Amino acid sequence: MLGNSHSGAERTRKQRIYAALAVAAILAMCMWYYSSHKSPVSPGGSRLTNLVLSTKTPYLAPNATARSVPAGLELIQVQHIYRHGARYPTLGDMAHIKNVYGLGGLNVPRDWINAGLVDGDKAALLAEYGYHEMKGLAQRTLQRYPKFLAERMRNPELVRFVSSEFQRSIMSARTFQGVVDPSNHTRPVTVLPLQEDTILAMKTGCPVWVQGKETATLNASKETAVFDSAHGQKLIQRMEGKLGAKLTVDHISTLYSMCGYEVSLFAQSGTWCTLFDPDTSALMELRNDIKYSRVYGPFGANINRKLACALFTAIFQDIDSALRDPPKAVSTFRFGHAETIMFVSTLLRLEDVLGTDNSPITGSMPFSRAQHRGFKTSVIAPFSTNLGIELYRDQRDQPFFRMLLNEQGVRLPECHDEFCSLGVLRNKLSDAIGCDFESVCRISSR
Ligand SMILES: O=P(O)(O)O[C@H]1[C@H](OP(=O)(O)O)[C@@H](OP(=O)(O)O)[C@H](O)[C@@H](O)[C@H]1OP(=O)(O)O
Repeated sequence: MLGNSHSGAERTRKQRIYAALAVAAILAMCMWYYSSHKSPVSPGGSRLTNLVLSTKTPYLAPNATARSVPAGLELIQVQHIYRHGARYPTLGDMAHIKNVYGLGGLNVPRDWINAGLVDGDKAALLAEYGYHEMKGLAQRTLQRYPKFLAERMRNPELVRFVSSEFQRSIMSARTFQGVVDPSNHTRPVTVLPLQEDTILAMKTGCPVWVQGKETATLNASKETAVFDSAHGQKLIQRMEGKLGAKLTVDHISTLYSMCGYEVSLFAQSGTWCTLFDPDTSALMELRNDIKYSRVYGPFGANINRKLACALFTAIFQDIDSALRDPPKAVSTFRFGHAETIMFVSTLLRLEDVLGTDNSPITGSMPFSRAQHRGFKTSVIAPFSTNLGIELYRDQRDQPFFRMLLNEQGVRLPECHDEFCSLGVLRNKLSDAIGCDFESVCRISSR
């Protein structure tokens, strides 16, 4: 009996071990499935993918807060410029996406065909995650300037919100304002009529830039052709093998933007993004930056380095009135577009701060060198990208500034520290401040 009972007890012990092992195996499989299929959802929060997504990159809250203000500096004014939050594709982009959806032989799971990306009624509108991004930015702004904003907003004239005349910017501004000023002390968002807008949607009102865009786009397409001859075949082989359809590199560029929209609008990285690995995404961003760096950036017409001059003139008008009467300083939050920030970055030559290799981005640029370029749209122009200028005075009443790019301090090459004498910035922008935008943009008759 003992033997039997012993063997019975042994059998029971083994059965319990096997059962425990089976449960552990099932748990492990569930955890694997979740980790490989989870669509990380955090609006404007944690990293959604390890891909770089050019101007379709979702806004990622910084890992750390900006440095605290050194003792002896008193904050007088803040001026921030934003691109709107994540938006639906423009009609132009939707046409490209429809073209991909209609490719013969396209062999993808049904749930990859997302009607939300081709719904004309939503074209270019601010998306739900765009609202979330703005709310997160506003909450962190309140945390960065807790007393300052509360005190200033007691006088509704001292904190302003300004937007370009596009729904995506207006709704970004109103969403941001609603969080920063829940008691509605401040005035309604000031919307700049497009025809008069020289500081946010400035490109449309600048004939020299519009005329130059054709040349910039032509130059970009020549360099893109060089890029495609170097990388296109490999990209096409990779993607055709996965999709089962005949593709061009332009199709792959659309697939890349679809990945960006899926992540930014739906926090979904398990569809079109599975076609890209980090290096391929960086290669596609490089292809985009050949264009953006010429149309809006440092490697296009000289006008690109001037188009933010009216904006900086307005910023310095506000800075100078703040220095004349600090308690009456007006702080302004301005909401525009990707090119608003790209023109600002180009005028400030931020590419020199953000990268170590700032030769013109060409189609034959080695990928290893390209990774060190300062002009990267996923850094400078993601959705909700923002640039801030904080104005301080020290105990001897000397003015200082700090520049923030996407909520992180930026030290200009001319400064020893990110908290820097205002005279350095004024001197750096001396050609821009006080510009006559109309004459800068006028096409000369000669
Ligand atoms: O994501 P980007 O900077 O390319 O977006 C552009 C728009 O270009 P698109 O998305 O269509 O490639 C551009 O639209 P377009 O119809 O003028 O080409 C728009 O004018 C420009 O402001 C950017 O849009 P944003 O998202 O408002 O920055």
